[in-house]
Amino acid sequence: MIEAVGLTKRYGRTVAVNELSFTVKPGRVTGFLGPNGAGKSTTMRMILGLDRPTAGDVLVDGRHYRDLPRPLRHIGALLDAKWVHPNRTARAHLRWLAKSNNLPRQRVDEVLELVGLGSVAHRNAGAFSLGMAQRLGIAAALLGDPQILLFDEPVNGLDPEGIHWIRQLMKRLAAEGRTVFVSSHLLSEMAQTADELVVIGRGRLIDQSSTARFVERASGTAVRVRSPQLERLRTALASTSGAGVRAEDGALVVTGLTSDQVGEVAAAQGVVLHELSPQRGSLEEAFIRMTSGAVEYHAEESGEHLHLRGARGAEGTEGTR
Ligand SMILES: Nc1ncnc2c1ncn2[C@@H]1O[C@H](COP(=O)(O)OP(=O)(O)OP(=O)(O)O)[C@@H](O)[C@H]1O
Repeated sequence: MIEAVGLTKRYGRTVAVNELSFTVKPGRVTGFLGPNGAGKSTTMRMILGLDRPTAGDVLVDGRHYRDLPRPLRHIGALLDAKWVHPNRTARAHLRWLAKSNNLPRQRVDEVLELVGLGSVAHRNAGAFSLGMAQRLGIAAALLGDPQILLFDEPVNGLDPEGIHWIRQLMKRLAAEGRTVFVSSHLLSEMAQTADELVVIGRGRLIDQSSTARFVERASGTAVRVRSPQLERLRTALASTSGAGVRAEDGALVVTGLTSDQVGEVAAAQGVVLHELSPQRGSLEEAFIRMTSGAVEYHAEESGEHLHLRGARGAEGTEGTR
């Protein structure tokens, strides 16, 4: 379990994370979603004790990361896949990590097999492709067999096979009862992987809920209905309080009512239905709707120039890293 309470991080005048509170529970994949610069990496670094919060707190299984005796046994993380000594072999890199956390040497070969790097374990990690480096980073995260796993943009730069592999791995880890917290800007990816979402924008919490509820709340649901007595149905629906009705391709699209309610209105009027189908918005739509206004920089077409509008008022400049 990860618990953040009022977590805040300022870099000079930049507020990277702003009074963020959320909980990441075991047994499910929790997606950490937000536009570029929203503060996802900063939050993950604070969870791992790599950055000190300016205010607030974040605990891992009720403790600060720095108080965990052998941290890799509690929490494993993939933050930057290229964080390896370039002249070390994959095996040597993992052995060094294992030693620093008092982990058994044989665990190194186990995790190398687990991530599919067994046959290249003797090769220098510096020469690895991005996909191989991601796998090595995941092997390092799994080394201590931790109950909590953090992955920062794990599918970045991966081919479809690699993406599929990581997706299955995360689901398996969650099914084993582990806490899996994964950031991504690939919304469709999250829709397929995450059970729960923590959504942030400009360092602030926008929403924490199940993926399905987030989409439903953010995009709203509509019900498509077809009938040979369309006009009669339209009149009945339009007079139902809270309903919005519009015609579309010989059908009606109803908002503000569930499909059960639409069916009941039709039955009460003795109207025959040929279709009654709930329409669900995509996660992309929901995300854009929920985070609009929280996007740090908007690309805008202006004449022939594409320029960046800084939400903090600084045109075209990005915060100093
Ligand atoms: N070390 C730093 N010094 C100054 N500003 C920083 C530093 N690290 C991050 N920031 C700023 O804090 C904000 C949040 O950055 P962060 O990298 O956490 O966002 P993110 O959600 O991970 O973004 P992305 O998806 O682009 O990686 C940004 O405005 C960034 O420029």
